[in-house]
Amino acid sequence: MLQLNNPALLRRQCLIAGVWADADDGSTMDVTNPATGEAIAAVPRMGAAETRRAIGAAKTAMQDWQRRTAKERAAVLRRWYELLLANQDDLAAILTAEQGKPLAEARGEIAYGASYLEWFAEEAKRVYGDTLPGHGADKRVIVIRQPVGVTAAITPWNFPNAMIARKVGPALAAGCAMVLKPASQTPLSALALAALAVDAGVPPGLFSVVTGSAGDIGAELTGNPLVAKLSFTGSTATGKTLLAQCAATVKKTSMELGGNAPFVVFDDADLDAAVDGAIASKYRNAGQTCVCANRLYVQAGVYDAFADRLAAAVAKLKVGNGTEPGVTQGPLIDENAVRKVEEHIADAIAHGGEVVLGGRRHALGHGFFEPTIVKHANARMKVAREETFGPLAPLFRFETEDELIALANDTEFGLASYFYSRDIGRIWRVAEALEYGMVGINTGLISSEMAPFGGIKQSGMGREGSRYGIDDYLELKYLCIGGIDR
Ligand SMILES: NC(=O)C1=CN([C@@H]2O[C@H](COP(=O)(O)OP(=O)(O)OC[C@H]3O[C@@H](n4cnc5c(N)ncnc54)[C@H](OP(=O)(O)O)[C@@H]3O)[C@@H](O)[C@H]2O)C=CC1
Ligand SMILES: O=C(O)[C@H](O)CS(=O)(=O)O
Repeated sequence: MLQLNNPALLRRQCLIAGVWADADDGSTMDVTNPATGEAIAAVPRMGAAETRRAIGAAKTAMQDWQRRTAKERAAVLRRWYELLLANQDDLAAILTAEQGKPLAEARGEIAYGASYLEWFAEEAKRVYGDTLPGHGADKRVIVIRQPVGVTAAITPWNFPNAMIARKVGPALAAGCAMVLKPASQTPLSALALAALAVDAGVPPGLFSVVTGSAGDIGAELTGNPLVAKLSFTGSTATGKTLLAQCAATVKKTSMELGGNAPFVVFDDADLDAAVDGAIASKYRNAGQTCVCANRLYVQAGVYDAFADRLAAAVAKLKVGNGTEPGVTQGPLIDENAVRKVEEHIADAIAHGGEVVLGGRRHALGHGFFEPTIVKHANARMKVAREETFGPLAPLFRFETEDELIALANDTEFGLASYFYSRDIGRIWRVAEALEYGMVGINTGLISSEMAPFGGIKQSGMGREGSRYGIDDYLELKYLCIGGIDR
């Protein structure tokens, strides 16, 4: 049983149009702990009708919200930020219970999510327009930026707090409303976030959370003409489905999709720093992040040395229930996730790979899996083409810089990439040649509310965070004032 300082944060109803509600038909769905399989709570199984009401309430609430001054909107976001930090322990406990990550990582995620509310409370006050030279003596041209309208968000289970804050923060800062469908495996973090939104003074109806049938809720969010924009984080396959569904009403979309990050160690790298970066990038959240190193390319001259040092570091990772002190690897989210890792390992072995560490389900059972390293990885393996989304580090060997660039870019994904080198010429050549939205150079951790997070190719479109992140929630309007000469 969850022990919370503020039990009111464990919500079993959805926030719809400012009211905590059950599903219209009373149906519910269980939320289970991936470390133990135990049911934590049940939440409403809602559908199109409840979603439609939330959208209508959002449209109404936005009329007043967008007329408030930027400073007034900023004050509410700032208060929400402060409440997340004041309730960090409880929010982390809820997150670890439903998602599995170690408490230290969960606390870090709460701080990370809160930082987006803080950042966009500030950005709300910096939505500037333009005055442009008129195209005639009697003309004056002004560009203003206005909120895009009612927005929808669909978010994943791997960061059930931060991926929501990263969307609702800029949306409300810009003057928009938002209707959110969180992942069914981790809805409790979203509902706790909504409870604190109410306490922070987010007006009724401006932010609704609808849990339940992805297909029915998603169809309403993508098909309802009152929704101007959809922001999605999740798999590329689902992103394509949602993009297609948004086409009928030409909704604006922001897509943060799958990845296949190369992590490159050149022979001039600081190997200890590269090992630290590989651990941070590969094994954070048990490898369940879209920016995890998915392919590790090591130049031939340092391949064995890096492999040995990485194995020594990975051997120190502690697998266990995220609530236990010292645990650094929680369970994978579900059986499908475990099977995907097993499939990638079996395929790697079948194509000449050698498991030098781990390689099996952990003795703890449930979703637990041994942190794994495979040597002699090659382009014929599934790990070269597919996102593993688990604690598997396949080590590929390469000889030259040109060969590496071709290998690293040989994917339909383009989200994150990483490389370690201390040669300034190589750093510029490789950073410019990599076809990714983000490049970590001598670091394995790149995510920050202050930087533009996002990808290219089939990793998505749009940026979240930084001064660019609010643009996705604004429209430019051009005012042409004539008659100035009369
Ligand atoms: N880029 C990223 O950050 C992430 C990438 N992934 C990748 O996706 C793979 C599968 O993970 P998974 O959780 O299944 O990711 P999905 O993309 O299936 O789920 C992400 C979100 O989309 C919702 N969703 C799924 N299908 C639909 C639909 N037809 N209409 C509306 N909403 C929908 C889900 O709802 P519900 O939970 O109710 O199914 C969830 O809220 C992972 O193994 C990983 O490769 C996954 C998560 C995050
Ligand atoms: O979707 C994800 O996996 C997150 O965006 C990763 S991060 O922002 O926490 O790096």
